[in-house]
Amino acid sequence: MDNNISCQMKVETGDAGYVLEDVPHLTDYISDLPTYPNPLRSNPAYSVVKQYFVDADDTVPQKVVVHKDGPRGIHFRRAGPRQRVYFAPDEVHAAIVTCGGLCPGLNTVIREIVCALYHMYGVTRVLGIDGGYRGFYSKNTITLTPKVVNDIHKRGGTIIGTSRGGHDKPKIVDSIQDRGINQVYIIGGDGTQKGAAVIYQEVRRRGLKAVVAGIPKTIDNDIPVIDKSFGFDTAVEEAQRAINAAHVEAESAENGIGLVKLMGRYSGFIAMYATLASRDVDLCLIPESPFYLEGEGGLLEYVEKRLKDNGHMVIVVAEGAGQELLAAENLKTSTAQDASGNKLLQDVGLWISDKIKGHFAKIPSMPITLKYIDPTYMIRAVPSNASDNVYCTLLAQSCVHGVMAGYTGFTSGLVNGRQTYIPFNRITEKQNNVVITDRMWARLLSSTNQPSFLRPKEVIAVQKLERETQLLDGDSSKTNDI
Ligand SMILES: Nc1ncnc2c1ncn2[C@@H]1O[C@H](COP(=O)(O)OP(=O)(O)O)[C@@H](O)[C@H]1O
Ligand SMILES: O=P(O)(O)OC[C@H]1O[C@](O)(COP(=O)(O)O)[C@@H](O)[C@@H]1O
Ligand SMILES: [Mg+2]
Repeated sequence: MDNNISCQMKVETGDAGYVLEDVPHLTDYISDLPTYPNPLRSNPAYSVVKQYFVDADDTVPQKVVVHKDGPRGIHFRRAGPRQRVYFAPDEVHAAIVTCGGLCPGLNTVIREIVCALYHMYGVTRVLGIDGGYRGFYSKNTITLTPKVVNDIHKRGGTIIGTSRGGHDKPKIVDSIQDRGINQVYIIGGDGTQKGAAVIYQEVRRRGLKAVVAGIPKTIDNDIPVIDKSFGFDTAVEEAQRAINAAHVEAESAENGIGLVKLMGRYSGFIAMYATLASRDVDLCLIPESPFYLEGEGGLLEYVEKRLKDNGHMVIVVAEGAGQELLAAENLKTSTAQDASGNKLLQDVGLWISDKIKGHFAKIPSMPITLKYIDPTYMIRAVPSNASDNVYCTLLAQSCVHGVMAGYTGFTSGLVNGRQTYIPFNRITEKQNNVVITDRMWARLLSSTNQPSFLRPKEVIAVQKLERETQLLDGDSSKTNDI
């Protein structure tokens, strides 16, 4: 057993600039592990499928847009069942935990992990950890069987509970070790995946035959590398209801303004996609795109112009937009945090409402009616829609296949439409943000007709920063640059 861990990335290179960013495997630190034929070989549902097992050398490119003479670039290991597995069914003791904020589809992922373990691999011991990371050491576990999880995909939330904070590495790994858990499925966002990486390192340091795998959950779509996160489509769809209501209210009043605040702490994807989908939105504000209120080219001037032209308007604002303006106005930066250390934001929706009302109060010839709609929690508390349900199923099954095959320290994720295993480091090293110099944001600007609020000098600075970031990681975020 090699207790001298290297948490370096496992990187392999090949011809024409091919790079495989591989994931760790149990055999990297435990030698002479027995293997078993994959039970799926004799499962009638799969034995008829040609090439059901994934070739050990199959990998998926991170970038699909390449130049003729450019390098092949970074690849990830393709997910799927392997011919041989590293766990006998009766040896497996699996645990599932959900952490961080809610997201549509959490219950579907839980359901499908349980069903894949039971029905594909003959596993019969699966535990739910109650209430996030702290549940490992402060609560009783919940027994999960296909019967218990049968209908849960029709409900929002997570049946095993979630929480922020409470990540105590020694206590969590002691609990894993004491309970004899040897497969840990961790469903959560950027914070959760950082916590999972720490657990994986400690499990490995102790030399335990226990696999740690993540499934990325984020309603904000702020996790890098993956195409998009589960529940995102559902959230965008649900946001349409709020935007429709705002539009109806605005249209029915003289100088009516409908203002909708959507989630998005640092990444404005929900606001951007909800705006693009709706076509009723005249102004979309996201954290990545700075704006200003007063003066020529400012937000208030645009609102005034829009009302004069159209008689009504709809504004969508992501909760993290304009936080620097609010901080500057309060003459202090708020240091308040939630239990996980995420900054608590000030209510940008209320702030913009006040600013707009204050502005038009000074123009008696233009009385306005402003309705502020805050559907924040409604868009994430709903069950996942049909396409997210399918996506959750694939993510969960892929994760189970990887775990049974002995891979560890990975997050299961969709890259260019293919299921892959991505090393934790790649998932946690940076955040996925809307790139405001990419085509998607340009499409939004042309759909709403809003000004970009960037002065030419700022455009050049943003472009330079984004070029440097892309050169560093060789990636252009896919949700931006379709
Ligand atoms: N850097 C970190 N190291 C270890 N654990 C972390 C880290 N950041 C967050 N966590 C833990 O991950 C869990 C979820 O994090 P949070 O930021 O609330 O949600 P999300 O995972 O959805 O981003 C919390 O229990 C938190 O304590
Ligand atoms: O009120 P809560 O539960 O802390 O959640 C609010 C936050 O959750 C989020 O949806 C993101 O949550 P995660 O980081 O857990 O995915 C943000 O958009 C929002 O600021
Ligand atoms: Mg987060």
